[in-house]
Amino acid sequence: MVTAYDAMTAKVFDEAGIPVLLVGDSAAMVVYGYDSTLPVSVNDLMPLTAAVVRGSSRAMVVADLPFGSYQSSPQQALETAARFMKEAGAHAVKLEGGRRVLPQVEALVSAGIPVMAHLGLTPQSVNALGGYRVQGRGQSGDELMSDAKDLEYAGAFSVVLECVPSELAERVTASLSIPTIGIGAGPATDAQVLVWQDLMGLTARPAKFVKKYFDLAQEMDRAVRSFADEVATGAFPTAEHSYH
Ligand SMILES: Nc1nc(=O)c2c([nH]1)NC[C@@H]1CN(c3ccc(C(=O)N[C@@H](CCC(=O)O)C(=O)O)cc3)CN21
Ligand SMILES: CC(C)C(=O)C(=O)O
Ligand SMILES: [Mg+2]
Repeated sequence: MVTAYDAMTAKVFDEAGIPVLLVGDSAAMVVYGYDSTLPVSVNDLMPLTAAVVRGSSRAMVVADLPFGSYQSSPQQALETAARFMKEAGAHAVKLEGGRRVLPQVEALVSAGIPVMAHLGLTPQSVNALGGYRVQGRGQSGDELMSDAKDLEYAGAFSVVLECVPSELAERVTASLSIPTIGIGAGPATDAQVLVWQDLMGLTARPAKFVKKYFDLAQEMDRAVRSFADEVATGAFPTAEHSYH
């Protein structure tokens, strides 16, 4: 799974055979420039989700439900998820949390909405967690395991495990029949997810779990400087890029 927030990026990943595209609430940070995921709203994410759906044809498009759009009640969760499915064309939704969101998961699943769960470092709770820290060390690992089992029982079709020790992710993966999708959770999960700007090298200070597969920031810097230089010197445009 890879994140996507626009049609052209979604098309590249879809055609490369990435099976699941996540329109993450990480858009708050990588698209909108906030310093956490908390400020982003349903109205901010809806057009990005619609663009990713239009840009892809094979991938499952998962819409991340933003902070405050599902926690109040199962009814609120259903209203929000229905908007992402009806107005943006999402195929599934993702929400953060364990036991405290089980009623929401059950309501969505009952309504025919596939639900991806998210445990471990749940960034919408960064203020309660005290920062972006590894979760599930020691006894809280057993709580995470029981949350994962409860989410599976409630009908979630998969679960993201973010920033947890590899050994815990391996135990959870072995204990569930639904797939686990890791980010900073080691090699034993069934799948992996990264934010695309992280794996492409656009993010200034990526987390330890990020592997940089490209240096997009450097390549873009080089290209835009060439454009500016050629405009300044008159080397661009020539007849080749002009109409007569
Ligand atoms: N660009 C981007 N990539 C992401 O993966 C991502 C976002 N944004 N925004 C939403 C959340 C926030 N995420 C984060 C942000 C920071 C760390 C981080 O700095 N982690 C520490 C771990 C410290 C410890 O050992 O406990 C690190 O140094 O990697 C982790 C996940 C993951 N998500
Ligand atoms: C990093 C993934 C799992 C996410 O929730 C997001 O991009 O918002
Ligand atoms: Mg998210």
